[in-house]
Amino acid sequence: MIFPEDFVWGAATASYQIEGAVKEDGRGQSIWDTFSHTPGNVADGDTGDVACDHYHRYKDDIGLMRELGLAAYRFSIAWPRIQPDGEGSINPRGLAFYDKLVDELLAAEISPYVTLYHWDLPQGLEDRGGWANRDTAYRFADYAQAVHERLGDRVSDWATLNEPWVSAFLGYGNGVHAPGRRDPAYAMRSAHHLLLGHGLAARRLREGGAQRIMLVVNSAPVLTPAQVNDPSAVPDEADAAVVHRIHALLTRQFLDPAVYGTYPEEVIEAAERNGGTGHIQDGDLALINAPIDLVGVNYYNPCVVEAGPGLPADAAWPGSEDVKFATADAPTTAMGWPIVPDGLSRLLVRLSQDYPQVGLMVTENGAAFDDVLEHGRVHDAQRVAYLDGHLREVWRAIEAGADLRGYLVWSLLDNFEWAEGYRRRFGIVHVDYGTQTRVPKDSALWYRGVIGRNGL
Ligand SMILES: OC[C@H]1NNC[C@@H](O)[C@@H]1O
Ligand SMILES: [Ca+2]
Repeated sequence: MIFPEDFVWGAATASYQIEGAVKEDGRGQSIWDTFSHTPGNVADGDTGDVACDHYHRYKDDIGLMRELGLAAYRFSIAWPRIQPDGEGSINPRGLAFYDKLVDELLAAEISPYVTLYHWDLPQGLEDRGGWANRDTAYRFADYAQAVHERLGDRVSDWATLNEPWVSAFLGYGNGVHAPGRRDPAYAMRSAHHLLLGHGLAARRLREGGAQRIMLVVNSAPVLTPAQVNDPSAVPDEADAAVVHRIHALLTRQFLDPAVYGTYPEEVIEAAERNGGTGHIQDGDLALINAPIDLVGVNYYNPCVVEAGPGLPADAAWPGSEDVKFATADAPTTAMGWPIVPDGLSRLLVRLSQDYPQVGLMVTENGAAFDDVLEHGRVHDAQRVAYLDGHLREVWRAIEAGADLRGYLVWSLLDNFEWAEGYRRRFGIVHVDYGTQTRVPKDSALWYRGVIGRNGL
């Protein structure tokens, strides 16, 4: 399986998960500093205080990327390094770090893919309502513009948000992520304001000459248990209804406004039952519908549902009290997520049909397994099998006509896996957090071969 000539092979990370140095060079506090330092929120009491110490080790890490032959590296910028309180004057030392990072990547002939928001909201903005406060969308646009003004001469690929669904519904819905709010109405408002921030920022970036702009979403094919292993299975009416609704809440809630300037009726209905739609102002959807070039797709596993008793009302899914989240008949990763590779091709083909105006890029795909470092090696055969299986499905989606631009593995390094802390390892490179030693796992060596052959 050989991929298209210009297919982009890379890896992805995020600022709070790898940088550490949380008080260095004027960085302000983020909601994840607050959340991780609040006992009970993160496994083993882990925080991002040190993480992979990438802030100090970025040159060596880029050397690793070059050895693996990566063409692209997706990273996120910590807003609190740029504006410690989320607004106002720019912190020059914070911006200088990313300026050097970009130059180092270009020197290594690696294309920088910048994510502007990967969850580390400045605490000062959260103190003023966070994403539930409409003003935050405008603060985000100001921040995006300031970053683009500095880096836009060297960075061509810009993602506004990473996974707004997670920010809104795990941050403000069921509270398992920062800022740990449990309020479905807040979650619905936050989703809308995140989208508004996306649209406002995308316009500023385009005005500044940005070449490629994308919105990155966590997405999945929504399937009944029977459909997981039998694509021809026909759900009954009740199951079909919840499949349709969850697909609308998980994926269309974000891509329909961004690409078409419309909300699915299921989102409006969920809002009406959770705090109302007063936050949706006339003209908002037109602002959100800023022209974008790509949709970034983060895929890990299908979303398996059937009609039945749903989650408690304060869960992450307002408007889905009658939806039972089911298990799939499939092996699982260390996260307990089902391994269903063809879910990726089913998703990519569906998205290419629903949103033909934009290109697609797999901006995250990967797996956590309980790796063992022995004799200086990590024989992570399960991760190789996971990646191989999913890359075959990316190839099939391309064959089926999807406009797939590239694949970025999650993640380059083992890192801070949010509420799971450091106990879950997604890296193709092992990190010993005690010594900060990096060891490429077998999956990294395998991935280097895939890149070299441009295929499997
Ligand atoms: O859970 C694995 C990844 N999922 N997408 C967002 C990333 O920050 C996570 O580490
Ligand atoms: Ca999303």
